[in-house]
Amino acid sequence: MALLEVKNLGISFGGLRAVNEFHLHIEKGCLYGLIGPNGAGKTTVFNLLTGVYRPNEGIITLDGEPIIGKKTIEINKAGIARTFQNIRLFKDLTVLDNVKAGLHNHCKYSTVEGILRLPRYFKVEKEMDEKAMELLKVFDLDQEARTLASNLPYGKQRKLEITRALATKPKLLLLDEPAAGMNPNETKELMETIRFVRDTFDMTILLIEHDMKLVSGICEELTVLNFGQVLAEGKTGDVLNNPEVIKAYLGE
Ligand SMILES: Nc1ncnc2c1ncn2[C@@H]1O[C@H](COP(=O)(O)OP(=O)(O)OP(=O)(O)O)[C@@H](O)[C@H]1O
Repeated sequence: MALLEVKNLGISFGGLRAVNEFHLHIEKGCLYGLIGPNGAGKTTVFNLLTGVYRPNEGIITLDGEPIIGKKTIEINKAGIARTFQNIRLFKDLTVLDNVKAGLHNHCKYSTVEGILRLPRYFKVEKEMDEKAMELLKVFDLDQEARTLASNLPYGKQRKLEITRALATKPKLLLLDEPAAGMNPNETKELMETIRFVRDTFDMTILLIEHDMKLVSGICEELTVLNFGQVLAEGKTGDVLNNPEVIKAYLGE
């Protein structure tokens, strides 16, 4: 069974049909790419998958469970986490607290226990500190745990955003243009990080990206979106050699 199954998804904004008859089938553990020209509807697809937008029609199931109609927070709890095109960290919080914010989705003390600072609050907070530090160590960010997120270099901010998303324990990780604004060295390191995340956490990853080196280097399968519709899909090599794809996108 596919981890993510999307059928006949569509949404209009006024007269603009942003996504039309869109489908996607992603197996567990796959590193999958969603590519297409500017304005093709890629981020809109992410917003539909994460409950930011409600589609006009279509079906989305995660691990067999329908998720349309759920709130963003519920979809995150069901197992979808994302990062953003423009990094959205809590810039005035420390690196550690950013990761703890991700862990809070599975927080095991009540609001009352938190406000009254009951013993359970301290116990759970300590556990979260330890878990966050473990994750930061995996990503070689533990030395910067007390640094403000805004003071990290750009490449590490991207890494921290991925770490925070993983803290929510997703089944599916969505990365929206992770290489945007990166220099070639940072992009190379990012590719290793993405592969590492997939292998270490047995993660399924769907990423939007314009950097074709990254796409051809790490994605096993691709869907090409054009004017909100699927133009091509399949194994990365086949899709990138498809004449229609070259004409509509790569040949630009
Ligand atoms: N909330 C909205 N209201 C109106 N139009 C929207 C909204 N969100 C997206 N659109 C429009 O839908 C279309 C698809 O936009 P989207 O951001 O999904 O494209 P994209 O493929 O992610 O582009 P890019 O590669 O430039 O990020 C665009 O024409 C955009 O202006």
